[in-house]
Amino acid sequence: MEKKKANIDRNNGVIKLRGVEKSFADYDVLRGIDLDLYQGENLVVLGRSGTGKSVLIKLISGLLSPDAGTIEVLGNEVTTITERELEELRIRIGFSFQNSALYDSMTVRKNLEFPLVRNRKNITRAEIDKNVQEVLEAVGLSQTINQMPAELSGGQRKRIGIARTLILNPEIMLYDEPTAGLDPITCIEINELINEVQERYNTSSIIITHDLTCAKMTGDRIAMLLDGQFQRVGAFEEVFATTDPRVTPFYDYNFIQ
Ligand SMILES: Nc1ncnc2c1ncn2[C@@H]1O[C@H](COP(=O)(O)OP(=O)(O)OP(=O)(O)O)[C@@H](O)[C@H]1O
Repeated sequence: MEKKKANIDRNNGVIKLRGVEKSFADYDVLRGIDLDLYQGENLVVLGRSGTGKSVLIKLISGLLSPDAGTIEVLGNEVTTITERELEELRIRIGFSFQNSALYDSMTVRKNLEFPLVRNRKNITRAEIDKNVQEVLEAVGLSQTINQMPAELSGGQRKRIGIARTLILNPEIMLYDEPTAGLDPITCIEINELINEVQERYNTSSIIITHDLTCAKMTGDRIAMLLDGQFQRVGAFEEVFATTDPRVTPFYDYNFIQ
């Protein structure tokens, strides 16, 4: 289950956060975080519930503004660009959210066509069909094209959700708890898919998870949020080579129980 070495360009940062702070009322969630995501890298973000992982994703996608610091995404300073530029930037990012529900009343094909028709104004019917077939093949579910979401398993729905983001050829993928609620075998399949996406589409990804098997299988680097900062960043083994009582329970819970 070791992660295969990826083709990462460490001279090319696709996301760069510096000194980012974010508070709500009197709760300082992020207390000056620095983070780099490099081209081609899978970066796993770990942290307890409520440590600000979702806030981090919202800051990166411009849905929230930081109180301080800079957030550069694909060469754009998210804190200062216009709403229109932000919309264009978001098209270059694939969001795979836990509840990124498919449209229940639409077939798999229609679900996949939806982002294309909305975002690629002059696309032809033939191009749409080709793109749909390509992403379905990439997630290994070509046979489901005419099925309704209700007919799919949880793992298959997750795959179609990922296919729906891939159809716009994102440069960055943001996965929020990709394995939550799935059985262990399906979890492993989703982890493998995340790695296949990295390889095939040359994406750079942030993967938010509590699942250390997911972290180990998909992460080229792990960044652990502790008390509002990334205090442990590195390879899986490095991050957990500690007796820090804020860190060891994660490992023990996942691997020893
Ligand atoms: N819009 C908001 N207004 C007020 N407080 C917020 C808002 N968004 C997040 N918070 C608070 O910020 C903290 C971090 O929330 P966040 O959702 O980022 O946690 P998380 O690390 O993603 O947790 P989980 O693993 O449970 O999803 C929480 O205490 C939450 O209540």
